[in-house]
Amino acid sequence: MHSLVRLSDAHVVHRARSGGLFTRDRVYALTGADLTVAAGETVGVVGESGCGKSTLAKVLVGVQRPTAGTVSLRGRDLWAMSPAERRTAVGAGTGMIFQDPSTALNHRLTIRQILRDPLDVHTRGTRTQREERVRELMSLVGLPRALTDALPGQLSGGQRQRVAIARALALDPDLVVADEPTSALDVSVRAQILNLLLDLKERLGLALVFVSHDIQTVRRMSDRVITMYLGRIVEEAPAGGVTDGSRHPYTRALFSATPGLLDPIDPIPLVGPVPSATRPPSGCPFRTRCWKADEVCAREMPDFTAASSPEHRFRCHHPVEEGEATRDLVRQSNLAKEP
Ligand SMILES: Nc1ncnc2c1ncn2[C@@H]1O[C@H](COP(=O)(O)OP(=O)(O)OP(=O)(O)O)[C@@H](O)[C@H]1O
Repeated sequence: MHSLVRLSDAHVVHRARSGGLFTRDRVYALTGADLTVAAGETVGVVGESGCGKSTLAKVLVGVQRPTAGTVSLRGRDLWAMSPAERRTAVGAGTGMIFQDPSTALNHRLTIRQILRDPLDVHTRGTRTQREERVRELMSLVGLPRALTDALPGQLSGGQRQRVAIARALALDPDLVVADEPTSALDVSVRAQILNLLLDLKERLGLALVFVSHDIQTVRRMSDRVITMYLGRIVEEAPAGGVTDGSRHPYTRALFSATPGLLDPIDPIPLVGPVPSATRPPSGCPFRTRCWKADEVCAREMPDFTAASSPEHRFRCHHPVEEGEATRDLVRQSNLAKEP
């Protein structure tokens, strides 16, 4: 398949916010990420809060410059381009939808102005053609024409997210990254927005990167699921078999805690908090919470191992085996840890 965007060994390191202006503490938000997104596919990204999902999303659409590593958009190194070239490449090729449309939209601009802005900045067509495109975009996302001159504050949350989606599509990108696009919305409108995204993806042949805490939704939306832990991609698996087919203990634990799965697996408690991203553990970052960890895990970060299908790979020294009695092993390990 044709690769749209590719991350190679991408790292993002921030100065820690909590340590004050002169802190030497660093936050390892993204570490050694390799990922390819192909035309037309949907990649879901899951993981606990703070594991680097948003950072990965922002790196993919050129909003965040990686501290090290490369981002290639249609085969061209994004950060080797001049700023003007990069703006054009990112603006025309990618769109981003954020979590909260209330903060993502400028409240002083009308819907028409919000949707025209990217068309004006990238001088797309004549004035008349841009007006026509605004109408087209509104109908694409199911917004009534009567709202053209409304302000975001006059719209419902769902309508505002429709505007944000239309804006992301304004320049006809082939990659859209949606970072928790429904988590700020009422439960009643979430399904409508997800269905709209799926419908647009089909109609426009978009590639979609979908970041969410909601594992059920990620599974429903995605072709492939990426699991992240403490800034690292630890598993990549086809969405269909990710519950009972996952090999990384962390993916297993995450999915086992998801209520209402059609294919539930033995519940595996995630013991203890996620370690600090300022001082990640040596070796495998999940080892401090893993029931299978031993001294090898403390020493070495495992490389990716290919699983049974080419789309499935994981980073673990002691992956979960098929038919493994996970529940008993976890119980034994937790008993052993008790004082
Ligand atoms: N600008 C920044 N300065 C310092 N630390 C940051 C900055 N942006 C993100 N971080 C830290 O980087 C890590 C990864 O953050 P990120 O927002 O990518 O995680 P996330 O998985 O999207 O979390 P959530 O699900 O809560 O949105 C976190 O520890 C976060 O606190």
